[in-house]
This record gives sequence, structure tokens and C-alpha cells, in this order.
Amino acid sequence: MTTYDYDVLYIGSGHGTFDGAIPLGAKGFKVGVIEQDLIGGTCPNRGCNAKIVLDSPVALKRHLADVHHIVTGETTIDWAANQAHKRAVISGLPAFIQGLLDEHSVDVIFGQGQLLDAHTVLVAGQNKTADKIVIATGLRPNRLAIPGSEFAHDSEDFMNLTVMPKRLTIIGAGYIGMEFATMANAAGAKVTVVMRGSQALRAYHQPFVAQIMADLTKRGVTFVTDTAVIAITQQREHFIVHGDEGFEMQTDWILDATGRVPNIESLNLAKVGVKYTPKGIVVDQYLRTNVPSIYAAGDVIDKTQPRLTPTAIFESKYLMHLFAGETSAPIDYPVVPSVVFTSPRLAQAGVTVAEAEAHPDQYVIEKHHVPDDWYRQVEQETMGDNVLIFDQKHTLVGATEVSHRADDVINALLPAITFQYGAEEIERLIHVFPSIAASAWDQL
Ligand SMILES: Cc1cc2nc3c(=O)[nH]c(=O)nc-3n(C[C@H](O)[C@H](O)[C@H](O)COP(=O)(O)OP(=O)(O)OC[C@H]3O[C@@H](n4cnc5c(N)ncnc54)[C@H](O)[C@@H]3O)c2cc1C
Ligand SMILES: NC(=O)c1ccc[n+]([C@@H]2O[C@H](COP(=O)([O-])OP(=O)(O)OC[C@H]3O[C@@H](n4cnc5c(N)ncnc54)[C@H](O)[C@@H]3O)[C@@H](O)[C@H]2O)c1
Repeated sequence: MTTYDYDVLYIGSGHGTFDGAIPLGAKGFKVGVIEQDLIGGTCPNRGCNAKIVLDSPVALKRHLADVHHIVTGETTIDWAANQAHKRAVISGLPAFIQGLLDEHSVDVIFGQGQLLDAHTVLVAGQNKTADKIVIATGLRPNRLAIPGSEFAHDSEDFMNLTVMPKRLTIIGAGYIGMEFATMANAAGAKVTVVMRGSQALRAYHQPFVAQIMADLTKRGVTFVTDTAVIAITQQREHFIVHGDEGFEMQTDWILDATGRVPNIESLNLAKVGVKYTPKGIVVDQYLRTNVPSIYAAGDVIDKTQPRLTPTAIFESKYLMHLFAGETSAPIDYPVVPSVVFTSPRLAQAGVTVAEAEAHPDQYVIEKHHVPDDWYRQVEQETMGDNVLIFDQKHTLVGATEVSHRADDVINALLPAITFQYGAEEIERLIHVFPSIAASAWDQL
């Protein structure tokens, strides 16, 4: 029988890897993890964790604005201090995650991994062999293919800014475009978002997206719609963003937020015969590629599920159970909730409003205006709406909300959606009172 260096060798050390690699190591499997950059990947170092620290005073400033006649005085965000706080919170995460890997005897190998064959990865000049290989190399920022694209920055650069530019232009109105426009606006920048079309956050309920855009506009953000950026030029210490049909705008700093692309080029996929598309690696229902010993997890998979940390964690844990022989079933994704961290937040889970509206024979739609709830008046929320979607048996199957606490509301409703609770279970699940969860549950 062939002996390999590892039972399982992961390429990449993000959530698509470590949430499964650590318990697999703990079960006694020989596990290796190859990483070319910071341990933990995007989410802890330059994604969710970094972003939510920077956003915290932004959300707080918004709450204070709502109660300005009670808590008086002007509040400003000291961006340099915010940046220092972010560094203090996240800088220890790679060592923390590496500590967990070490504790469970998972080898960490630094370097760029490149497949040599179905069981061998070349890293740091050495061949490492494994019974199974998991590709979990994630995504990187897209770079617009236009003249002057080198003058634009990415989300990581934004999150490392120590001085907030006076004028900031964001290209793209997806997650990053909208969240970072919110942060930069609250920190005092004059923000312009240039959009190729007219729709932001396409996966979300558009009337709620329109509320967020109108609110940001009121706060000073400019949305330039139906404009494709065709070039960026430098003019002394400023930049000019050139759009089609003669659009031109002077700015101090440009964020290219036009999406993210899979990290697959360096892997040698074609030589080993692993199938992929421009959206990532093709896998079957067992997250297995067409090469039987090679699997993939996390953002690098070409998939319909949202490319989010909870999805990567679920996939990583699924593979851990599969490799440990604890399941032989195909992956069965639960409801994946999602949120855009604007102020107010926009969150959703389960059946979307668009799906429900398209099938009125299957679904019942209920709408609520958030400030109508006495508990939401405590924090003086002035805007906010939600839509709850029920099936014909009045089981909750979907929900979306725009409000300051939308993320907490959707989390609170999630058990009802995921486990299809009936009236009896809903009555038996009680919450701390008063609380967001109690308030959300009261709607069922
Ligand atoms: C700005 C930003 C904010 C985000 N905010 C949220 C949020 O609020 N909530 C949420 O759920 N999700 C958020 N996400 C998405 C989330 O970060 C990803 O879904 C998650 O990190 C995916 O994990 P992963 O393990 O698949 O990939 P990654 O975390 O990207 O890890 C891949 C790792 O592979 C390494 N690698 C790549 N190629 C090689 C190679 N050849 N050899 C060795 N190593 C390699 C990379 O260096 C990287 O460390 C955000 C993303 C960004 C960019
Ligand atoms: N809250 C969260 O969970 C969160 C936050 C940030 C990022 N993320 C993840 O990070 C990933 C990337 O986020 P993102 O915002 O970069 O991508 P995105 O796909 O959400 O948005 C990209 C935007 O750029 C636009 N665009 C694409 N090509 C363009 C072009 N040539 N010119 C102009 N506009 C163009 C798109 O229309 C879209 O509006 C996503 O997978 C997301 O899941 C998640």
C-alpha cells in the first residue's frame, strides 16, 4: 500500500481549511496545511474580522445620531485610532489559529503550493504527498482591465488606511462597495460610488437596497449609475476617473470593488487535469473534483451558495466528517443567512421576496415597519422594514430586514426557518425579555 506524508493536505489556511483541519488533526489523522501568506486567510486578516472592527464606531455613530436630542454633542471618528484598534484586535489572530493547528498536530508549511500530480504538492522546494488534497485557496480582488488600473486600490488597502482621504471614489456597488462607502462616509470622506448599471447588491430585496442608497445619499454619498469606468489617470497628487460617455471625476483615492476572482492560476490545475471555470473549481456533491483524490472547499469552489465565511466553515466541517468516515452522504447545505454591514444593516435568509412574489400560490408574504414595534423605539430607529415569508402551512421559510439590528433579527429567526418550526415549537422557544430576539420572535 502506498504511504503518503499526510492523510489530508490542504492548500490555503482560511476558514475553508482550519475549521475542518483542526478537528481532523484532533481525531488522529496526519494533516498538513500549506499557506503562502497569513495563517487564517482572508476573513480574520483582511475580511470580516478586520472590517467589523473598523465598522463598530461607524454603527455607533449612527445610533448616536438617532438619539442626538438625548445624547448631545457632535461625534467624529478618529480614523487613525480606529485603525490602531483594528490592528490590536486582529493582529494576534494568525498566531492564535496557528496555535490551534499546532495543538492538534497539524503541520503548517509556508510557501506557495503547486500540484504536481493527484497526490503530490510542491511547496518551498519540497514534494509533499497526501492521500487526499483539499484546495481551499479562496479569492483575491478583481483588478479592472483598464488603463491606469494600477492607481486603484483594493479592500485590504482600504482597511490599512491610517488617514481617510478627503475624496474617495468606489467602483462597484456590491458588498464591499456599499460597506466601505458607509464607513468612509461616516469617517468624513466625500464618497462617490460609480456603478456600471443601476442596481446595487443584486442578491438582496431591491426596495430595501433603494432605502440604503437613499439614506447614504442623504448623508452625502453620490451614486453615479450606468457609467462604466474606462480609464484612470494621474494629475499631480490627484486622480481622474474616466467613464464612458465623457464622464470625468477628480478624486484622491480609488477603491476597485468590482468583485473577487479565484486563486487558481498558480495551482497547475490543467497539468493535473482538475476541471475549473473562471468562477472557480468544479466539484461534485461531495466537494470532490474530477480527480478523485483532490477536493475543494470555501470561496474557490464554483458554486451557487454565497461565498461567505459560514459557507466555508460548513464545507470544511463536511469534508472533515467525510474524511473521518462519519458521513458518506452528499453535502446538504442548510439555509445560509447573509448580511451587508451598512448602517442600517441589510440581512436575509431562506426564500427571497423575489421567489415568493413569483410563486404567490406557494408563499404568504407579511410586511412589518420596524419602528412600529415598541422595542425598536427604545433605540429610536427611524427607518427599517422587514418581510417575512411563510409557506401555506404558515411555517416561516424566509425573512429579510433592513434595520440597525437586521443581523440579530435574522439570526434570531434562523432556527424557525432552518428547522421548520411549527406553532408548538415556536411557543416553547422563549427568549430573554426585552430583547431583539424576543421582539423578532413575537412576529411569528
Ligand atoms: C473585505 C471583505 C469582507 C468580508 N466580510 C465578510 C463578512 O462580513 N462575513 C462573511 O461571512 N464573509 C465575509 N467575507 C468573505 C470571507 O472572507 C470569505 O468567504 C472567507 O474568507 C473564505 O474562506 P476560504 O478559506 O475559502 O478562503 P480564504 O480565507 O481567502 O483563504 C485562502 C488562503 O489560501 C491562500 N493561498 C492561495 N493560493 C495559495 C497557494 N497556491 N498556496 C498556498 N496558499 C495559497 C491565501 O493566501 C489565503 O490565505 C469578506 C471578504 C472580504 C474580502
Ligand atoms: N458582509 C459580507 O458578508 C461581505 C462583505 C464584503 C465582502 N464579502 C464577500 O466578498 C466577495 C466580494 O465582494 P465584492 O463587493 O467585491 O463583490 P460583489 O460581487 O458583491 O460586487 C461587485 C460589484 O462590482 C460590480 N462590477 C463588476 N464588474 C464591474 C466592472 N467591470 N465595472 C464596474 N462595476 C463592476 C458588480 O456589478 C457588483 O456590483 C463576495 O463574495 C462577498 O461574499 C462579503
